[in-house]
Amino acid sequence: MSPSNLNFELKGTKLTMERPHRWRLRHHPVCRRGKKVMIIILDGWGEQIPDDFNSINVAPTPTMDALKKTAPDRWRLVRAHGLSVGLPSDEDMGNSEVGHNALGAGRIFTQGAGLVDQALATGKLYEGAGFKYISSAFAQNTLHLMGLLSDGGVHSRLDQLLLLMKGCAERGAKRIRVHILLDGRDVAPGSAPKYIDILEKEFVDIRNMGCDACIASGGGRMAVTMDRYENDWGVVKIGWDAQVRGEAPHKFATAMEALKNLKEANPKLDDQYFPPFVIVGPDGNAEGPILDNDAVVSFNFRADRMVMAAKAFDLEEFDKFDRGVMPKIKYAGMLQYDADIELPKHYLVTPPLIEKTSGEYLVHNYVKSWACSETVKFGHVTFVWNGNRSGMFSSSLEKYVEIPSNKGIPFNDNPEMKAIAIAEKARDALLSGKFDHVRVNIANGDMVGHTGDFKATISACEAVDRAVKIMLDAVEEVKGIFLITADHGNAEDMVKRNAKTGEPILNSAGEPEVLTSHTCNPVPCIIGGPGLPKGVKFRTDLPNAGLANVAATFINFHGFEAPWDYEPTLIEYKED
Ligand SMILES: O=C(O)[C@@H](CO)OP(=O)(O)O
Ligand SMILES: [Mn+2]
Ligand SMILES: [Mn+2]
Repeated sequence: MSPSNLNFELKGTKLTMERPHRWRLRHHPVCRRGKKVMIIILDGWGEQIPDDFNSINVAPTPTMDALKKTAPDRWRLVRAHGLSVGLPSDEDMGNSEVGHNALGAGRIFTQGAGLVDQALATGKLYEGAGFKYISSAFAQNTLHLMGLLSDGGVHSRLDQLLLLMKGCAERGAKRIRVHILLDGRDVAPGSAPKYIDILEKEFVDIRNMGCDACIASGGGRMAVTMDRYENDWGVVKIGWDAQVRGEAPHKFATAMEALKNLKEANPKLDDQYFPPFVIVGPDGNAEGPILDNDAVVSFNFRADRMVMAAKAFDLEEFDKFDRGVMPKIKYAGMLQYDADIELPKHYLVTPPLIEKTSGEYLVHNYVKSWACSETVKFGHVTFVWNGNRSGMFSSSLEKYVEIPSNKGIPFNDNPEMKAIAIAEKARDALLSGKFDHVRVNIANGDMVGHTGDFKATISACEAVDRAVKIMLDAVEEVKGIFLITADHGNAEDMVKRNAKTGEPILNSAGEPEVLTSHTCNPVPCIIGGPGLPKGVKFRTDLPNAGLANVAATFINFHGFEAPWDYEPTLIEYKED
């Protein structure tokens, strides 16, 4: 990241001066103001060897294939994972939050995962006001920890949960109840028992420290609690009933028993879709309903899928579902999930402060923007794009359009999702002449890729390609410029691979093991359109460029030099 201050020396003394900040951007020497610019984010669309397990390769994608032929001048790859997007290491796959943050902000910020790691390693987490708030319940009441149980590193991490549990027990927690959400989306389907086993083993140590600890409830992340962008409050409600009231249709003595029985009853059940269950003691009573004066921490660091639950736990006024008798709890998030609305009021780790994003610059420079996606990705291209900021910068210069996602249909049953509807709306927005900047997220590659259903993901990719064609035709018509990229990989790889050979790993039945997660692959970045000045092409001196380099690039397309502290633009100008 570029330094935010000017450092200099005066008579041997080191001084730091804050750079004056200006919103007005300088004019670009080559790209003229006033061009219509279309930004297309293909969610979960990475680049990977074109074999039979790459659904993008198998799907008919004539539009995207034709664009690839413009490499290297107008088609290149950019990094979308690990350090390039502010994650702790290059072993970390990309995800929508860090990807859209980087795309919208044009800089790389240390993200929630790394901030929590640091706060735990330094012990700062235990010194903050958030921890003081929850720890006042430790001596007399129960501490509830609720969140995603895996080491996927997208929303949460198991090692952080274990450290937090231990840290709380060391600091006086007498009773801990963990409300687990099964993953199978950022990690292998069917891997939930592995994580439960690790957690149960940790409980032994915790109990030896004089703290009574066990799992209290559970369920799959897509069915219980972790809905987002208000797609389905029913998902949060069934989580609430299990976690707070100790009520669920399924009751078991242990989480392992829950998994075994529910899987036997429905062998096709994936971890992500497990129904809610409650753990009960020998007397049949729930092990850990949430009661008056208890402390509750949601240990996910990522915001989007915890905002709705945080509202239910934190807000006094709440009308999204009937919470029943609301216990008087002390609730904190691992992070604050929405700083603008101070949700939640208490949190253990301060989130990254992502300011001066491209959206705000465009508004200050009178560029009119229009952004759209369907519900399941709507916040990605608005809230996350704007640095996790609710609302718009200017209601007169911006318009955000949400297309309702299908409800109650598995994504693999309708792999087209709303791709064509989004594309048509974007086309109309561009042709209306009212907007200079039209930005969309097309969700299919990611949402269908996560189901692990190969055939459906192929259809998803085909739909994405058709949607791209509709939008590019509109760019052609208005003589505009387009930039297509993705936030991370997913659909391009549907199998687990041997890290050395790249060959698919086979399961005991001799079939390739399904990969439902994102990947560490780079993603394409493609520019073009009749409005792109002749001689503008990708520069070749940034081989390791990543998503954070994209904002400077499209700011250029709008006719401006990028802000001085943004990652460098991907383009250069060469006369033929
Ligand atoms: O569905 C999600 O929450 C994540 C995967 O955990 O996907 P994405 O980052 O693409 O939103
Ligand atoms: Mn994504
Ligand atoms: Mn995803």
